[in-house]
Amino acid sequence: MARSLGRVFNGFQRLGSLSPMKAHLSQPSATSVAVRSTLVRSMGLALPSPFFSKPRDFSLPNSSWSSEMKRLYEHYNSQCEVETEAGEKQEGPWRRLPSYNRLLKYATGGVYLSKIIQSQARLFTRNIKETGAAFEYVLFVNSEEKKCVCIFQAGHLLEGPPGHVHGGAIATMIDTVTGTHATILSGPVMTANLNISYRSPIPLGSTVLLESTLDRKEGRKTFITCKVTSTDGSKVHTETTALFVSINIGHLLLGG
Ligand SMILES: CCCCCCCCCCCCCCCC(=O)SCCNC(=O)CCNC(=O)[C@H](O)C(C)(C)COP(=O)(O)OP(=O)(O)OC[C@H]1O[C@@H](n2cnc3c(N)ncnc32)[C@H](O)[C@@H]1OP(=O)(O)O
Repeated sequence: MARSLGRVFNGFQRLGSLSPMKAHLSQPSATSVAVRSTLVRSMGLALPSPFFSKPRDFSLPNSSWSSEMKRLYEHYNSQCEVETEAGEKQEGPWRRLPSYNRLLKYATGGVYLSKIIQSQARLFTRNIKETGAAFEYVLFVNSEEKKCVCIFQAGHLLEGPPGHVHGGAIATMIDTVTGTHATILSGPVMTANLNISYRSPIPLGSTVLLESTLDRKEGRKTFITCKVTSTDGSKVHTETTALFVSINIGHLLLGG
């Protein structure tokens, strides 16, 4: 159990720093297969091993994505790796975050822990098999600017007011994006407060942008703001302030 907890904690920590991850991987003495798989999966790379089935990365384009969703994906994805004047490839300002439906099993490598806690648990936003029906989204993070953007396409199962997206589904996405961003900035956190102003409805099927920005950190508290807009930025759908409180991961295991 203690080892599993360690893996989870490592997974959270490594989200925040890609370069140390790579250094870690290149050291031959660098620990067990399980830890290596944690690192590799956190980085979104394939692990050539017969012992792991390859999990689906939900953040990759699929046939349900609109042309606007694909265009924005390409826009940010093309800035994940840039070419220097000498023609060498290097990390760009943005990084795509892979996304799996079993957080403990795939993102942290905590295979055993995920069985102990809830073998049937699935990430809320990634548990509908039909592509395009509900939450289609991809997140990119910019560590330098302490920003995170999410391109979100809302499917027909997310209806609230006729023809428009349910406010709870919008809140879910805001919590997901700001919560992921806060985790990258501060390690394990829980949402303490979400304050959402709904300014204009989001049509079902449309693609919108969520932009999450670090406001400030105070001790265990991470304050984040988030705006949901149309993809050209001309229409504001929601404005949010969010507070995340850092927790010891044992807080979750002991039932809060
Ligand atoms: C490799 C891994 C990848 C992971 C990458 C992520 C990918 C995965 C994607 C999924 C992402 C989904 C993200 C969802 C995130 C949730 O949805 S979390 C679920 C919803 N939230 C909850 O259930 C939280 C329930 N509440 C609690 O458990 C506890 O109240 C809390 C929030 C942990 C705080 O409790 P506590 O640790 O005892 O802290 P406490 O001493 O009370 O307060 C600490 C400070 O915060 C302040 N505070 C606490 N609560 C509040 C409040 N509500 N309002 C204002 N101030 C507050 C206190 O006043 C205090 O301030 P200071 O005195 O220090 O100035």
